[in-house]
Amino acid sequence: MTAISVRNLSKHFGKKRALDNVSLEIQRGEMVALIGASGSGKSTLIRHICGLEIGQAGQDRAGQSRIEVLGGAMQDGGRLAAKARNMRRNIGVVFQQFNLVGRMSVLSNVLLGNLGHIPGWRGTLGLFTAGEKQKAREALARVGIPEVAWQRASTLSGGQQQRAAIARTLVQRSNILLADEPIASLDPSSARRVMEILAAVNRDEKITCVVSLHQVEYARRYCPRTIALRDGRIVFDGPSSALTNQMLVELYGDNSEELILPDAPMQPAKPRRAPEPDRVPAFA
Ligand SMILES: Nc1ncnc2c1ncn2[C@@H]1O[C@H](COP(=O)(O)OP(=O)(O)OP(=O)(O)O)[C@@H](O)[C@H]1O
Repeated sequence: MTAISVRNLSKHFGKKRALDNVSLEIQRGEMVALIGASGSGKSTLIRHICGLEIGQAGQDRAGQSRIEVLGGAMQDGGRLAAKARNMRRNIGVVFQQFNLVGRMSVLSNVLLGNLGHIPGWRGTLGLFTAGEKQKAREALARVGIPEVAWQRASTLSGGQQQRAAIARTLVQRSNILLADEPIASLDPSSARRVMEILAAVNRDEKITCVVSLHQVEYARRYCPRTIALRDGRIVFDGPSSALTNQMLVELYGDNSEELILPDAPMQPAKPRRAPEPDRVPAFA
């Protein structure tokens, strides 16, 4: 079943064409990297898929623009679908930063994943059931940080914050996880840990993951498929292992430097199976 379908999507910001007639399909259970140099349109595409931006109507070019998520229209012909708000429940989003409410405890932040599933008044008053709290603790354990549940979110390291944000998407019970540069500001070991957790969540919970990344090495290691954008257009869509450094140089010229780690080999390494996270039980 198709998880995400994007057809003829273009987006202009003033004279800037951020997305140029993008079409793609992502099947349920896939783990896909979105790569591209700075300004290539990765965040803009992710924001459209989760209904935070509306594309151009699209009739001027190939056809009417449309985004479907799990078979339902999220936007069509430059209009947000009436059901978009409901559909967002099914989409967990992790951003590069500003993921958590810093003054709240980590557990409270994770509990916010319940908001789409409970009456508004309960969410406003922060009234969560014992069962919901238990699930939130399990989610924190799943991402390997059960011990920080009662800390203020602002005291967490960058990697821990991203892991807590992933835990919140588990509580949300989303079928799709969109991660917009989740490792951009992390040190290499925290970045690997976050990618391992995303890969484990994709593998074990069968959550479809789309991860935008700056460095292609992470795409090759953790994502079987890569979609590469340049100036708002898809310039590669295929197995990550096929995306050699040489190909990146051909696609991006000088800008390829920001996509290739300085000590990366010219040929991609064999993709590795992501190790198990700290704690084993899959989140139910
Ligand atoms: N709200 C906005 N208003 C004006 N221009 C925008 C807006 N959002 C994005 N853009 C422009 O659209 C283009 C694509 O931006 P986008 O953030 O999607 O790129 P990106 O690939 O995610 O880049 P980065 O890796 O630096 O985050 C850029 O030229 C950017 O300046």
